[in-house]
Parts: sequence; C-alpha cells; structure tokens
Amino acid sequence: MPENTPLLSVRDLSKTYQAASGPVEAIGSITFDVRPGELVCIVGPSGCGKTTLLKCLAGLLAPTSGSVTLDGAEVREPPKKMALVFQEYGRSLYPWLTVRDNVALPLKARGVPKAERQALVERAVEEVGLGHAMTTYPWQLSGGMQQRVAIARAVAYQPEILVMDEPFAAVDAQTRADLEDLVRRVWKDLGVTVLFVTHDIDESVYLGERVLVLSSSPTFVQEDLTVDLPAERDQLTTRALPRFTELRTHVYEQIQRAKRGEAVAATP
Ligand SMILES: Nc1ncnc2c1ncn2[C@@H]1O[C@H](COP(=O)(O)OP(=O)(O)OP(=O)(O)O)[C@@H](O)[C@H]1O
Repeated sequence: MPENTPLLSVRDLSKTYQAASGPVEAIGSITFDVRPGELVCIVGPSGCGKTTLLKCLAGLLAPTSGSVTLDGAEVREPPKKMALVFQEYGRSLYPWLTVRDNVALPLKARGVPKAERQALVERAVEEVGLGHAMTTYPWQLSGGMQQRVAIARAVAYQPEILVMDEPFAAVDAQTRADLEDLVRRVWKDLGVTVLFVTHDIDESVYLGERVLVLSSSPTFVQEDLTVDLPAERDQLTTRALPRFTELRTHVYEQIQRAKRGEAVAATP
C-alpha cells in the first residue's frame, strides 16, 4: 500500500443513542485518517465519546451515519485485521492457560500452522520482555506483566492496526512509564500501526506522533496535532524538553476549551 493511502479512514461518523429519556447525540461528526505505520493518540474530556468511537471502529456498534474503512473495506463487524488491548488486563487473559498458550490462542483460531505459530508467539513474548515467563500462568504475574502478555497476544496476531483503549489506566505510575516505552518499542520494532486512546494528556504527547483532540459530546475532532518531538523518546529527557511542555500545555488548553463548550472543529 502506498504510504499516503490511509489504512483506517473515519468519515463523518455520527452516533446518536436512543435512550429511554430520548435521543443522546454522543458523536456529532468525526473524520480522520490513520496512515500505515503511524502511532496516533486520541485524547478528549471525560464522556466525549471515546468508547463509542472505539466500538464503531471495532465493528461492535453501528454508527448512525458515516463510515469506517479499514484497508479499503468498510467495517461492519469486528475486522480480522484489527487487534484490541483493553484496560482490564485481568479479564482479558485466560487464567487456566500459560502465557504461551494465551498468546497462541488467536493464532490457533486463525489456523496458523504450529511451527509458524510457535515462532510468532516466541518473538512477541520476547519483544515484551517476558521470554522467561512462557510457562507461567497470568495469575502468577503482576498487573503490568499481564498487560504485557495482552500486548504480546495482540502483536503476535500481526494485525494491520493495534487499537489500545486506555490500556494503562489501571497500573501504577512506574509500571505505566515502562509500558509506554514498551509501546513505542513494539511500534518501532514491528512497524505496526497503533491507535491509542487515553485520557492522560502527558501520555498522549509522550507516545504519539500525532494527537487527535476530541471535543465534548456531540463530538468532533477539535485538533489534529503533529507531535514534533524526537523519535527517540525517554521518560526523563523527553518529558523535560521545553517542546514537550509546550505541546502538553497546548493540549491541556484545548481540552479546557472543550469542557467550556468553546471548541471549534479542526480544519482538515
Ligand atoms: N448505551 C447508551 N445509551 C445512551 N447513552 C449512551 C450510551 N452509551 C454512552 N452514552 C452516552 O454517550 C456519551 C459518550 O459516552 P462514551 O462512554 O462513549 O464516552 P467516553 O469518552 O468513553 O467516556 P469516559 O471518558 O468517561 O470513559 C455520554 O454522554 C454517554 O452518557
């Protein structure tokens, strides 16, 4: 695929829920593209419709209007080319399966031959730094390690796009920093496209090559910000850069504007 052809294309996506109390317009109109190999973060105020947007992207919820296209095909059901990582790592792994078998499961379901499966599982588990824990069970691992297993499972599957929904919201700050660095490393080493949803402004700037700032509901894309920080990022030096402070202050101000209902749509 040529580099400028979008991998994921969201066009005029809107979602209005029909609640008992009447219609709730969650998403007004969202339009954006993700190109192959990008790492894009989505950030927005609480209740702005991030979960609704992700459900539509993952084919779990039909939009009221507009479309989601992945690799040229309209998404109408969970796409095989997408892997998801959620916040609740504890519930996303099977406790009776070892790390190796948890990571292998989607490959087995897809019918990948055993030798190839083993190679993919080993590479993915090594990549997340758990090569020594292949035969352990999820309940023998810390929360951060369990989330590493979930990431390994997603990348072993070799998705076209990895969608992460606030994956580190439930871990402590130190583990979170390690996992952020892991995402950057996996993204670079494996060349996978990543869409990362977070409510943490600093995290969005530290991780992303682009940050999409969403308005409050009914939601639209308020800003599509290019993160012009060096590609080699480091928790200490990157976060201490004046440019990092400028960008996080800018995103913070945009979100405050969104909360006050003063946001205007980004010009494409
Ligand atoms: N099933 C539903 N029926 C009616 N309204 C809903 C439903 N699901 C979500 N909403 C409303 O849609 C809006 C967006 O909700 P959504 O959960 O997508 O936001 P969010 O950004 O993920 O929230 P948070 O940041 O708090 O997790 C909210 O006003 C919410 O109350």
